[in-house]
Amino acid sequence: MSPLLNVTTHSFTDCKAQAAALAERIAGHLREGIDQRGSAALAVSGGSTPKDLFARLSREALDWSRVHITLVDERWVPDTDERSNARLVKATLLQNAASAAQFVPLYTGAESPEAGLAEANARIDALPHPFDAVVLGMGDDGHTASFFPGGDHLAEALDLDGQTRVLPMRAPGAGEPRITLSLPAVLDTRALYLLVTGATKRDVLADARLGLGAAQHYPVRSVLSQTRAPLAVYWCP
Ligand SMILES: O=C(O)[C@H](O)[C@@H](O)[C@H](O)[C@H](O)COP(=O)(O)O
Repeated sequence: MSPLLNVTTHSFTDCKAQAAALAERIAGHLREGIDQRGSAALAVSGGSTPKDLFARLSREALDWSRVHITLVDERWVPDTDERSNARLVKATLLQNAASAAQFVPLYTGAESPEAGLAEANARIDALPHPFDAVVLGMGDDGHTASFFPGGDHLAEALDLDGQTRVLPMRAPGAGEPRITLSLPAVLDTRALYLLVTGATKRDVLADARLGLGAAQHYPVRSVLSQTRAPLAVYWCP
């Protein structure tokens, strides 16, 4: 299959409608996971984009007590920190019906992501695999998950044959040290979504797909060009 045929794009004129549509899709995947194996697993990105999605998803009717929710990546800060993705998930997704879900954080409280790595890997290894759904975001620099341009473990994280599901990441544009699922871990899912908003990200994504100039090095290209998991892009202005 040609890599870009592996990507479908769903464009919305209204971001609330985008959030509602994707929440419905994800809820469907979680119900299927519960039906098929008794439990479901969802990995989500942090950042600011998924707030509306999380609010909608938290109200979906399903047996949330059978759902494990983890993060695609995390900033190495405690969940009391405003930069914490766990904090965002707790405040916006683990609410309403979804408050019964089991949250599996990547941050362990260790000194550094390197020191917490073994425990974070064990937590992710213990989840049901494949994930029922993974929701990625994207930065204006073409990063997704914590696959940052210039990241110290970028090549290892993007290695499709890599065996480690979780890796530390430090990069000039990342702010604090990070921990991230690897590309093979992200792609080990029954459904893969990339949630993007705004004209700038639309243009970054278009450049990444074409791979022209600097965009050739955008890490998000690794998700656009793979054939392991079909990718659905959800965009709104
Ligand atoms: O912790 C993080 O930073 C993320 O998980 C990251 O990959 C995010 O999805 C993008 O940076 C987009 O962030 P925004 O939604 O804030 O633009």
